[in-house]
Amino acid sequence: MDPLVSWFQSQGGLIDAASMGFTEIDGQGRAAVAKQDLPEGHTLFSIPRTLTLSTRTSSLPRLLGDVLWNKHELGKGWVGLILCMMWEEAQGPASKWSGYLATLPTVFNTPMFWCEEDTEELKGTAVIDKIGKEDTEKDYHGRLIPCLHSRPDLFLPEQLSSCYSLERYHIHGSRILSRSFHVEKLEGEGSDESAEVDRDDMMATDEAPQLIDPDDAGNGGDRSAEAEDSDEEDEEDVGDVAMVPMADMLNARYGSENAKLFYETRNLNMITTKPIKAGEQIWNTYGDPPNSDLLRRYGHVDVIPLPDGGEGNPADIVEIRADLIVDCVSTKPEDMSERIDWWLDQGGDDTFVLDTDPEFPQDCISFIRLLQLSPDEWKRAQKKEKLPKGKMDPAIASISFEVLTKRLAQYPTSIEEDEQLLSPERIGTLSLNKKHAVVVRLGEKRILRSTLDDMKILVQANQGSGKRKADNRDGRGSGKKSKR
Ligand SMILES: C[S@@+](CC[C@H](N)C(=O)[O-])C[C@H]1O[C@@H](n2cnc3c(N)ncnc32)[C@H](O)[C@@H]1O
Repeated sequence: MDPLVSWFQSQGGLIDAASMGFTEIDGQGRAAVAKQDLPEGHTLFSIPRTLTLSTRTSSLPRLLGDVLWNKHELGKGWVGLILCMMWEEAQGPASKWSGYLATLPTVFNTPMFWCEEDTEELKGTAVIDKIGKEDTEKDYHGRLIPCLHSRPDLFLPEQLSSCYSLERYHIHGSRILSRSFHVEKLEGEGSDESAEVDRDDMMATDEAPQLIDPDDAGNGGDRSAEAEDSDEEDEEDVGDVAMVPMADMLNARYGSENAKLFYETRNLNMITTKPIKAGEQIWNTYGDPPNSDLLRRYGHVDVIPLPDGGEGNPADIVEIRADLIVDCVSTKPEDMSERIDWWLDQGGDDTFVLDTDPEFPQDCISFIRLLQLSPDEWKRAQKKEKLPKGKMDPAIASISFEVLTKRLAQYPTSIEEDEQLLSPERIGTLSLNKKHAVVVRLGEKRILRSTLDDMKILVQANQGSGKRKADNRDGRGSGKKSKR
């Protein structure tokens, strides 16, 4: 029998082995598959909350004590959970999770593990600035290592190079990034009174947990230390970040979800949300992120048929940094710093997002307008504390056109070159990393191209009407008589 299934059952997990099983799918790793036709609402497996692995359920935080836990800031980001996973693994069979940890992947296709040459292929995409390898390694050396040395009784010196190495740190971090769930604390859980709480009296929520968003949890890979500090209040409780054995065996694909994890008082239940035919894959959802995020967190991309006849990920987006816009609007970007600070103070973002929606983002228009205000208008806007409206006009359209053109030029290759690379004749010659990088950058570029095409029509229409107006004004016209 599958070692994961037998471990799971030995720890009190329930699985309907007649209705589902696991198989290896080329390019997807292990996948859950229906063994028979399943109706909607069928419970596939049930995980005791006590079997989830988090800083709440591991006994390490208690053994280490609050003083050291706080001194090494282990409650911030994912360092504490990574340490718990390292320590549990170091306990061998004495750890409740040893059977589970032994089945988790050690090799990942995420850009965190790419060589420089492959990473270069992502130039221009939203991935490149978010890999965060340096920040992650800073956390390892600055927080985890000092903690290890402070308790040689817990972190045995002879295990440091095997269980607590930087390589293992990256592996556990990537396991969290691609497999963890957000599991909120139950009322009374983890406190001395927990045993007295009548759990059956508590409201069971049927809200499905999400695979967690590392942007919220901050694994040190996504944010600089400063960004983490400034957003501290918004950060989720890192104790809610949990590894959920068995639930993390389900793959996901855009729009394909047919099963979901539901919170119950004692258990987390994986339940079908649609009928599933025998032989079909059982899919969870990772929240349908764009390919840039899928690649960064999970190491794969979604390529499915698109409404326009092409293929790609319908959730793709392109990020445009505010500084590119400032460069297009002003010849002296430094003169804009007061307006930019005010924009940020008013809750504006430093990055704008284009998606497949043909509408140009209103916040981006508002930002361009702000940069273009005359000194008097700028004073008035500050006094009223009111950002300019996100309404398109000819001047904004031509600036947007320039912004989009410059944004597209940030990718070293053209759309046509990328399409060639993904053509049936060439695709087989690409490495997996290169193929993924091309899919990500092509998806982004297509959004830019289509927005540029729309903007071009707008600019040309305005130039046309501007020219007609000018022609009428100077009375010379084009030399052609207009037909009436
Ligand atoms: C939560 S785990 C799912 C189980 C995983 N396949 C395994 O073998 O353990 C997430 C990982 O599964 C893989 N995966 C999930 N959905 C996929 C898909 N649609 N295409 C390719 N790989 C996928 C990716 O490697 C991802 O990091």
